[in-house]
Amino acid sequence: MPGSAAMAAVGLWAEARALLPEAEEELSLALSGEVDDCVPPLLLRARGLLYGADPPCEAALRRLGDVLRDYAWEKLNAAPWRDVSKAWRQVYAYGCLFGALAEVAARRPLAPAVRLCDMGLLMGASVQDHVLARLVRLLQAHLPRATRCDAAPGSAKRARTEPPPAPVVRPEDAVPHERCPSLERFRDCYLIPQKPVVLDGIIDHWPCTKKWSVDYVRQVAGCRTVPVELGSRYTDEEWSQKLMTVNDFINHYIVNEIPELKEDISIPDYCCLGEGEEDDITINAWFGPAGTISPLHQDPQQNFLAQVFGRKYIRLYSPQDSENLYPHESHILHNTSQVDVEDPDLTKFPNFRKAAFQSCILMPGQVLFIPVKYWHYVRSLDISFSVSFWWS
Ligand SMILES: O=C(O)CCC(=O)C(=O)O
Ligand SMILES: [Fe+2]
Repeated sequence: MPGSAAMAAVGLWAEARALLPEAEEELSLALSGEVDDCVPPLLLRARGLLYGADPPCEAALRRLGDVLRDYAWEKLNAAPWRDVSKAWRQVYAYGCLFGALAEVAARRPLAPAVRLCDMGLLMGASVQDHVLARLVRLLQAHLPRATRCDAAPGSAKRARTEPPPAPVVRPEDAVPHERCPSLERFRDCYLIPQKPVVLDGIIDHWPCTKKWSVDYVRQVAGCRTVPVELGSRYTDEEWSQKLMTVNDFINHYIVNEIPELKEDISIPDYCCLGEGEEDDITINAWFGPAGTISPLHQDPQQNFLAQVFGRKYIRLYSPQDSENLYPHESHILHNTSQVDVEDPDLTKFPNFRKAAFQSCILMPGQVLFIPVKYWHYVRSLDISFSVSFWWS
């Protein structure tokens, strides 16, 4: 029924519009720094369109969005990221917002609007009470199911590679295991002396997720744009990062067969032993094919690395051995060792043989405690999904 589709589109515009403040001046367009003089009038014109005719002139709104994004994009790329002013990232976010709203007002298919929101979220800075995150959530709820679960292309072949043999972990090098130690025991035996440990049984209660599978990931996130790391390890010349949709990532880089996840995630109780707030815990998901390597590196926080599916081979070196690990000299990689730990060049890095290590094969359901600054090398032995919690 064409009538009902049109009604839905009008309804969506009204819902999207309702994410903005009621009064025009409340959409403040405030920027946290200086920008070129030509920019504020463009922002004001776009805001005027949103608060003028309802629905707005989508062509004019779209053009303003394009101009703001193009202009800001130049600035985002003109300097190292840390030197890019937040104001330009805010301008970019507004450009994405106006572009996405123009798509909605024009009742066009929603995938480009979702992409614009994601680009704004990834490259822009938060504006107007996280309006891009709120908008993309709304758009996703309205995406037709067929778009949400975009199937893998029929011709896609399964990349069936034999899993590499698991490395041997010698008992004398093995990271010790503990089953659900008490908070006191974890604190006294591992956290305070800063000793790694594999924790068994502590994520068994993670709820539900029979639902987590490739199909589920496609359904909830298929057309969202995410940064994807391409290449076995980030120290390789040919390693790069690319923005792509989750569907494209799964279609191109992940085989079709992923075992269902058994558990949802929650923050391990042991994190309460830290001094930081729960909100300051950084949670990262690591999802990738077999053979992905995180070169030997250290991080500035305590870490619980929880294995959800697939296995990971992990080597650990104490921070006291740093001088035998040959960190890169460049500032950007100073937390990363130059040594390929599974095939070290001992002529170039002779002291590496002096460094003592512990290792483990982290299995689904296990959590590894990696003390702050502890060096870790990780190679996935299967398609793997892990979640890490960085805490202090
Ligand atoms: O699992 C990986 O590949 C890397 C994990 C890691 O480095 C971390 O959690 O800090
Ligand atoms: Fe790490």
